[in-house]
Amino acid sequence: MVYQKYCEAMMDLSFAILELLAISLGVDRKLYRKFFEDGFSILRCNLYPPCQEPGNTLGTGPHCDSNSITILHQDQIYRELQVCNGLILSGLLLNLEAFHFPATALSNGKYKSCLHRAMVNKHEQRKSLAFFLSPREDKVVRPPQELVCSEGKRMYPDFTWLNLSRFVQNHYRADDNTLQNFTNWSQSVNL
Ligand SMILES: O=C(O)CCC(=O)C(=O)O
Ligand SMILES: [Fe+2]
Repeated sequence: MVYQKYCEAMMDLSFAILELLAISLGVDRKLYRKFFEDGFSILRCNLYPPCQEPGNTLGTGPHCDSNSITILHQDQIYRELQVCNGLILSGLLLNLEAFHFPATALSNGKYKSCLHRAMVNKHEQRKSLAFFLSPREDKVVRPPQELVCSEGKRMYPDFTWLNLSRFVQNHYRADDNTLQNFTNWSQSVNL
């Protein structure tokens, strides 16, 4: 019950963020919201135990999330998350890295996925709760025409979330080059 309520609240927050992103890009404000409405989301709890030699390891290595919006709820230990370019609001990280890959493509490259990693510390365990919003697997990711016109060209070809997530799982750890590598790979295998 608590789980369900939490997910509903995260969905509502995601949709509000999607509307703001649409407004910022000058496209129909409901456009992205509609795109994700029948999608699925994942809630993951990360646990980082204390580590005797924190300088020799990482809690989570540098990566970009491969879904669309991540809302990260952290416990009181904030300093371990290192983000290149995200927005932190008192313990909630809106990882607009987070306007991740499908979203990078949906915005025709205007919003970029950001790299982040989690460190560990010697004394305390740390927990975080990550909510990942993703589109339905077979939805075709394609930017609205007005963004293509304003950029003058398509940055990425059409793809489905299923193909992108398979690529990330099987071929390549997600980082800021993933979408370009996925594009090259999908063209080489004629997806
Ligand atoms: O625990 C954190 O601070 C980061 C977790 C994270 O990046 C992830 O779950 O993708
Ligand atoms: Fe992440």
